Amino acid sequence: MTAPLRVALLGCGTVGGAVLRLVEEQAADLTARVGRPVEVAGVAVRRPDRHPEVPAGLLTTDAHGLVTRDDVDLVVEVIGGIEPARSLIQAAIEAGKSVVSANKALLAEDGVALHAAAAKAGVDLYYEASVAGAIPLLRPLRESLAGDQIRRVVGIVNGTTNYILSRMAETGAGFGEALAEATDLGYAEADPTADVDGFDAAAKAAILASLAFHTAVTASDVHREGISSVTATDVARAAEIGCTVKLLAICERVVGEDGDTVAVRVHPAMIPTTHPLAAVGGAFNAVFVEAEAAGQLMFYGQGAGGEPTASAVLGDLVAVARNRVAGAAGAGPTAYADLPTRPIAETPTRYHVSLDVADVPGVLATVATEFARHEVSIATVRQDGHGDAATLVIVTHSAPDAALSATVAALREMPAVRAVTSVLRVEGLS
Ligand SMILES: NC(=O)C1=CN([C@@H]2O[C@H](COP(=O)(O)OP(=O)(O)OC[C@H]3O[C@@H](n4cnc5c(N)ncnc54)[C@H](O)[C@@H]3O)[C@@H](O)[C@H]2O)C=CC1
Ligand SMILES: N[C@@H](CC=O)C(=O)O
Ligand code: NA
Repeated sequence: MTAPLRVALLGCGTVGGAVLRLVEEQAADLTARVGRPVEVAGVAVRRPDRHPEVPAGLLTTDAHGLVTRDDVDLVVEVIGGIEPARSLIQAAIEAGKSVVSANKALLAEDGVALHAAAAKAGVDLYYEASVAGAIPLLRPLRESLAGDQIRRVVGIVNGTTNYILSRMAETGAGFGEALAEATDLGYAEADPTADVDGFDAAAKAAILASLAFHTAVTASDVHREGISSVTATDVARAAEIGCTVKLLAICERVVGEDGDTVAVRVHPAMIPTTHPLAAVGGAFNAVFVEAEAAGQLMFYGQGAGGEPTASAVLGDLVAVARNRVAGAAGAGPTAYADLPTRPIAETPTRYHVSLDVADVPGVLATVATEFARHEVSIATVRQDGHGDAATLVIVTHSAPDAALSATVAALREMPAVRAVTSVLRVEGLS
C-alpha cells in the first residue's frame, strides 16, 4: 500500500469540523483522486475537552509541534485571525509542508510574504475557501483567466451581511435578530463585527484585486464601509425607487493617461431589483468578473457555512496533495503589475440622498444650488409631503466621491434641511 499523505488540521470549529468529517467520509475517493491515501495526522485545538467527536489520539494543543512533525506533509489552517495562524503557516512552510487556508484576514494582510516564503520552500499555498466560500473563484482567477486582462470584479462576498440585509428587506427582521441567526448558522466570523463593519469583505476584495490585477493589494488599501449604519429607512427608500440594498465589493483596474491604478471599495449600495446581484439572498455570494477577451462571467453559490467552505478546502487539499504526489508545487500568483491605489475621493459614484426639509418657497432651489456648487449633477428629485413633513429624495449622476460627500456635509449645515435621513451610494442604474 502506498504511504499516505498526512494532514495536520489546525482548528476544529465550523469549518475545521466539516473538513475533518469530509476527509474521513470521502477517504476512498480522495485516495483514488490523489493517487495516495490522505489521512489526518493530528488536530490542533485550544480545548480538547470540547471535541468529543475527534478521536482522542489525534487531538493536541501543541499546534506548532504538529505542523513541524516529520510525518506531516500538508497543513490545513482553519483557526482564523492573524496570530497564531501566521506563525503556524510560516513554520509549516519553512518545514516544507504545503498549506491550505481559509484565512482571508491573514492572506489580505500578509499574502505577499507568505507566497514568497512558499515559493522559496517549493511548497503550495492555496486558499480558495477564503473568498466566497464554496464558489470556485480564486483558482479560476489565478489559473483559468491567467491569459486574459481582467478589468473589473464586482460582487457580494460576505454571507453574514447578505443574510442580514435579505432578512431586513424580506421579513422586516431587526438587525440584531438577523445577525444572531447568521451566527447560529455558522456564517459569522468569531467576532461578527468583522462581517458587519466590512472588514471581512474588504479582506476578500483585497485578495480578489491582487489576483485579478496581478498586483499587491492589502486590506488597508480598500475603502471600507460596513452595514451597521444601514437603517430601515434606507431599505424602505431603496424599495421606493425599485432598488434593494447590498454590501458590494468593487475592484476596478482604471486605465489612466499616467498609467493604470486600482480602485477597491466595499460599501453598501442600492442596486436595482432587476440587477442579477439583487436576487442573491441569504448567505449566498455572487461575483461578476469582466475580462477583455472573456467578457462577463458570473460566479454564484454558497459563500459561508461549514460544509460549503469545507468543500473549497478539500478541493485545495486534493490540488496540493496531487502536486505533492507529482513532486512539484503549483505556480503562485504574480504581482508584477505593481499598480498604485486610487483613493475613494477620486472614484466616481452615484448617491441617493433623502432630506427632511422645511417646505417653503425656494427650498428646492437652495438644495439644488448646493449640489451645483460641488459640481454634482442631479439625475432625479422627488418631493413627498408638505409643510413640516416634506421630504426630498435626490439621486445624483456620477461624480467623484469627494464632491458627493462634501455636498452631503454642506446639506447637513443648511437651515432649510432639518435632517439628512438617508445617504447611500447607487450602483447599476443606467
Ligand atoms: N464559517 C464560515 O462560513 C467561513 C469561515 N472562513 C474562515 O475559516 C476560518 C475558520 O472559521 P470558522 O471555522 O468559522 O471559525 P470557528 O471560530 O468556528 O473555528 C475556529 C477554531 O479554531 C480554534 N482555535 C483558535 N485558536 C487556536 C489555536 N491557537 N490553536 C488551535 N485551535 C485554535 C477555535 O477554538 C475554534 O474552534 C476563518 O479564517 C474564517 O474566516 C472562510 C469562509 C467561510
Ligand atoms: N463570515 C464570512 C464567512 C465566509 O467567508 C461571511 O459571512 O461571508
Ligand atoms: Na471560494
